[in-house]
Amino acid sequence: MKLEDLNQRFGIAEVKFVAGQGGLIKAVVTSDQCEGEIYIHGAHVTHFQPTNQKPVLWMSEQSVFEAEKAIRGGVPICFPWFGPLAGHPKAPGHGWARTRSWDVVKTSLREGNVVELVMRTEIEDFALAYTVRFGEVLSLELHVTLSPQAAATVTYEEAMHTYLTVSDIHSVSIRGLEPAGYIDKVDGGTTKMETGSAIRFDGECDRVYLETTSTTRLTDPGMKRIITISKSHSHNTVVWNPWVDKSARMPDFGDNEWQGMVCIETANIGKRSIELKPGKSHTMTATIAVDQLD
Ligand SMILES: O=P(O)(O)OC[C@H]1O[C@@H](O)[C@H](O)[C@@H](O)[C@@H]1O
Repeated sequence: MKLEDLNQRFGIAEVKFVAGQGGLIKAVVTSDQCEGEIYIHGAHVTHFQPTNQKPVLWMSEQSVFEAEKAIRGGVPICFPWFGPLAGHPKAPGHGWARTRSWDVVKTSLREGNVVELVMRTEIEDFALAYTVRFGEVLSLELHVTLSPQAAATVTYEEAMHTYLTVSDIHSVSIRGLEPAGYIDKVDGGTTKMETGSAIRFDGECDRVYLETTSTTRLTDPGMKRIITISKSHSHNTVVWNPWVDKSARMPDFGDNEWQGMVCIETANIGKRSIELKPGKSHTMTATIAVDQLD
């Protein structure tokens, strides 16, 4: 849909559609609670800033904004697989959802001045509805339905791959995942156990935490804040920072940008992939809140 049509059908006082970077269309949200942005490309939230706080989501200055490419930063949606697709080296990493144009279904102002946007798309036999609520907190809800016409049960992986801004990766810590087993992708995919009281960073980190439904808290003394991610119907949390070498290998990631970000991803992957029968649905949610440290 064209920009004018989007504004005519879905523009409200708090939501305006504009041409964003690379000419891709984004919705700009402004309310007394927060500022936010979501691109139609990938239904990709690229900005969330509660009033009187600093931006919560990290964006790479090197991000590419092109129809075939994924935006680097914000909240990419990974679906229907996570990471590389086993046995298909040419398939795009993290699936199709983050590189396709989604349809806007609804914009509304809800109770408490929370701005809600709903977007949808179809991928293979799945219908995806993504509801994003911009308020004092950011709430993300991915609702997946397998078509009643599908021939059989289908399995998928999913993640809301949240990139968070931090003052300095060396000084932040994450609590809430211990004790949990995790797959250490930096150490050849071996399974380990988190035993410390908090996760801290001193090198590349790429971990899939297993059997964890708990809330995670990212403490950032430099920014004097705690970011809390609570979730539902998600059994994995992925923690990722590419550090020096991997950043250098990624063309859309600045060489030193790894110091100012970390990903805490709400997911269902691997053994926790979701299996849907025809006509059935599954909803995964994540809520991101910010509290000031005194
Ligand atoms: O470069 P991409 O496809 O956006 O992926 C970024 C990272 O995403 C993380 O979720 C994965 O665990 C990492 O292995 C991966 O490198």
